Amino acid sequence: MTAFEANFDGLVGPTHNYAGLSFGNVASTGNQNAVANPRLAALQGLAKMKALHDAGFKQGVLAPHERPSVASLRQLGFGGSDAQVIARAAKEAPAILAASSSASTMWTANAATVSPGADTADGRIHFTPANLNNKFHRAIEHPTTGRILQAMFRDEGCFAHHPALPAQMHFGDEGAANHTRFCAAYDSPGVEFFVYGQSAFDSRPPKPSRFPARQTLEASQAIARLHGLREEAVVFAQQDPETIDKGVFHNDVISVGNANVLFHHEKSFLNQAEVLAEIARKLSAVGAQLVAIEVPEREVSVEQAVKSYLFNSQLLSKADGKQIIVVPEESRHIEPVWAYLNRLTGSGGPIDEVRVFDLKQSMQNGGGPACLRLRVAMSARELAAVNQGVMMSEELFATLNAWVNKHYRDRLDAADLADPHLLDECRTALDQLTQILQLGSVYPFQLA
Ligand SMILES: NCCC[C@H](NC(=O)CCC(=O)O)C(=O)O
Repeated sequence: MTAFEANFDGLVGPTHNYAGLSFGNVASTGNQNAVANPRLAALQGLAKMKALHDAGFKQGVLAPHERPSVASLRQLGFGGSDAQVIARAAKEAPAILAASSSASTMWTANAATVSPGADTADGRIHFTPANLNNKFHRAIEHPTTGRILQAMFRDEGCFAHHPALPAQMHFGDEGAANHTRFCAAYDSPGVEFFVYGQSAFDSRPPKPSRFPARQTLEASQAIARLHGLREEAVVFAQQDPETIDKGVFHNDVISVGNANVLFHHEKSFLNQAEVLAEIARKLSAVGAQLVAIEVPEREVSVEQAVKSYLFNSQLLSKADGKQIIVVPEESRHIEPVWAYLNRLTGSGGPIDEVRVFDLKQSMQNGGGPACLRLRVAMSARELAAVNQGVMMSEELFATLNAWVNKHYRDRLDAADLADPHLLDECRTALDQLTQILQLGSVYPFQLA
C-alpha cells in the first residue's frame, strides 16, 4: 500500500466533565452534573488508539487544550490573577466557568476539515480548523487547534493551513463530522461529501424546529473553495431536519463513509435518493463504484441510532480490501443494533468485522469512536512529513499512559471546576505533553 488514512484521535484533557453544554446533543444535556472520571476517559481513548495501531492502522494523537481557558474568562471581564479570575467566574457565572473548562477538544472530528492532496488544486493537504460557532465552549477551540495542527503538519510543501471561517452563525462550521470523502484509493482523486444542517442565506428549505442546525451550506461551500476542490468532485447535501430534532446534531451520528462505501440510515439526508445518485455519478467519474448500505428505520430507528451511536463508527480498510467497523459498547447493548451489525458483517458485503470499544466517558457527552478521530488521507511521502512525535507506538502508548496516571484526577464534578489547582495541574501536564509529542509552544500559557 502506498497511501494511507491516518486517524488522529483527541487525547482527553484533564478537565473532562459533564456540564450539559450542548443543547441538541441529548447525551450531553442528559448527563449534566454527572461525576466524570478524566483519567479513565483518557485511558479509554488511548486504549482505542493503541488497539487500532496494533491492528496495523496509522494512528496519531491530537493534544488537548489548556483549560479552564483563562484568556476567554478575561475577555469576558473577569480580572485579577489567574486564581482570582477563576474564583470570580465560579462565584458570579459558574456556567461560563464550566464552558471555559470543557475538555471538548477531545472530539477531533470537529477540529477541522481536511482535504487530501489528490483532491486539491495545489496538490497539498488542506486544513481548515472549524469555528464551532454554535456553542461558546467549542468556539474557543480553533486558535489553539490551528497551532497544534501546524505543529503536527509543518512541511509547507505537503500541508496548507487556513484560518477558521468568520465566527458568525452564517458560516457555522463543525469540521470533519459533516464531511466524508469517497475514493478508489487514498491517494487518487476522490469525491468530497459535505453535509449541512441549514442554508443561512436561503430561508426556503426546511429547517429543524427544536434543535439547532450547527453547520451551514455556506460554510461548507467556503471550505470547498478554500481547499481548491473541483466542482465535479464535490457533493453538498442537507441533513434531514427531522433527525436533527431527534438528536442527530452532526452528520456523523447518522452516516459514515470510507473508500467507496457509505453506511447510512434511511433518514440521513433530504432528497436522499438524489443525493446518493449524485455521489455515485461523481464517484464513477473518478473510477470507483459507490456501495451505499442503507439501514431502514424499521430495522434500526433514528432514536436507536442516536442511543447506540451505530453510525458514529469508524470504517477502516484492511489489507484484504474489506473493512472493519469500530463501534462503541453501547451498540452491543441495544439488541436491534447488535443484531443488525451481525447481519451486516455476515452479509458478504464490504464490512466483514466489528470491533467494540468501551468509550463510555466520552459517550456520555455524545462523543463516539468517530467523534474522537480526525482522518487524514496521505501518501507515504506525506505521512513521512508528519511530525513523528505524535504517531502512536508501543513507546508513546506507555509514556502517555504513565503521563495520564501521574497528572489526571479520577473524579471531577461541577464544584471541582472552582478549584484553582486544576488550572495548575492542567498546565503542568500540558507542558510535559508538548515535549512528549514534540509540539513546541502551542498553548496560551506557553506563548505569554
Ligand atoms: N462530535 C461529538 C461532539 C460532542 C460535543 N459534546 C459536548 O461538547 C458536551 C460537553 C458537555 O456537555 O460538558 C458537542 O456537542 O459538540
